[in-house]
Amino acid sequence: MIDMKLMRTAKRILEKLESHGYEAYMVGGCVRDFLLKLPVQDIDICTSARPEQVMNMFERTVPTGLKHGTVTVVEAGIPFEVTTFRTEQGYSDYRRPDWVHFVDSLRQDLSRRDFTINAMAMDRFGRIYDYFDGQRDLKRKVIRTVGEPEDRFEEDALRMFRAVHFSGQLGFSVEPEVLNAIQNQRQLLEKVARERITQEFQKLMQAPFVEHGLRTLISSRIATDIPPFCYIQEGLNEASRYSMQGLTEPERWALLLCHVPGEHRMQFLRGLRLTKKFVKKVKRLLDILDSYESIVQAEQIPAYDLICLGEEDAVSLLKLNQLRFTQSLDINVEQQVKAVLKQLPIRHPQELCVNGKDLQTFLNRPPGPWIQKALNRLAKAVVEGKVANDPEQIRAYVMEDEHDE
Ligand SMILES: Nc1ccn([C@@H]2O[C@H](COP(=O)(O)OP(=O)(O)OP(=O)(O)O)[C@@H](O)[C@H]2O)c(=O)n1
Repeated sequence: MIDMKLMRTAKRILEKLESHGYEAYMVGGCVRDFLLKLPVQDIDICTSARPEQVMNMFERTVPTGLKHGTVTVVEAGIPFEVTTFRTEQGYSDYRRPDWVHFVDSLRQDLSRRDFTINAMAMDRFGRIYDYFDGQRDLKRKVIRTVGEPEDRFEEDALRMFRAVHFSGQLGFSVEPEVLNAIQNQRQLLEKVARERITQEFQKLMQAPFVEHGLRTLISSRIATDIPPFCYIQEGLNEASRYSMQGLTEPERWALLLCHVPGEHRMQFLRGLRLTKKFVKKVKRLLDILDSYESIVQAEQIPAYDLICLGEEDAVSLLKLNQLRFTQSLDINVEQQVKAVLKQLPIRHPQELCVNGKDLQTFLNRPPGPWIQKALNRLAKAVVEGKVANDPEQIRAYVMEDEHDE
């Protein structure tokens, strides 16, 4: 599965670089995904040309990382990262090389990469350059470092988390020797910026084999004592037992965190660099799960609660509870919620045909917090069939209601 325009355009760039006497290849994740017949989102290119030569050769370029040899070439509206063959040295912060050396050989460039499955190149004729048995590891479904795992992880500690992410992305296992190195060197992750760790964890949570990746995270021992993962140990153990296939990303996070005690949930979420909007969504789902523990069918949700939850959150609640309590997910959940909502006179409290001003007029009362309370009570009465959603009938009902109080 490859976007033909993307591939054609990449080949044009390779051809141009070659026509100027340089070597050029597609490299890294795109070759891995191409060989696995997975969708290829973007194509990285490596070349023997130096950044200034690349910049002179193409019309639209952006100097995105000149120091590290990277120029973004924009062709047919598509950006391609074109990086000069390089080796890296001196990783005093365990994150970025202190300096890079431009080199002339593809093999040297591939030898500095993290995993064998990420260290392959492909030329414009589709020939594969695989010096570290990446293709064999793709067949064996293993994640193995190029060279000694200890060295690779000392260079960039994030690679330990990348191994976990790729195991969830591809459903691969981490080679025992590599897993052993992660267990021994996991403390180095504390030196990595939380933004980078967050990105890898998010990729893991979106991955097709997320449960497998979560099990790898457990066996890596990263969650044993590395913050913020040490706060979600119970969640990892529980959530990795479910199939998360049919869940959205916030639902997956909620399933992971609903097994974690309250204060640890917050420590975990605060320990990552997530958007406020995402955290709010996950927290809302967690609150809903805590409030409706045993509900697994749309009909079991009280009518007024259903319209307050809304369709999206009601569907999430049922999916998550079905997984937790029945171990299987009914694929018709959405239709069931829709069907129940359709039978109700209103599907949202705001569909009430009177507003706060009307209530003030009916009762001749000054504005105040009573209005919202009264509107909620009314919405409840309407969905429960005690009064029709009709201004006159509501007026009579409200007056009577006031007498009763
Ligand atoms: N810490 C890192 C990060 C990246 N790479 C190399 O740089 C390539 C590109 O990295 P990146 O875009 O982060 O990952 P991809 O492998 O392309 O995977 P994906 O984009 O699918 O996450 C990787 O394939 C790998 O060869 C590396 O060696 N060490």
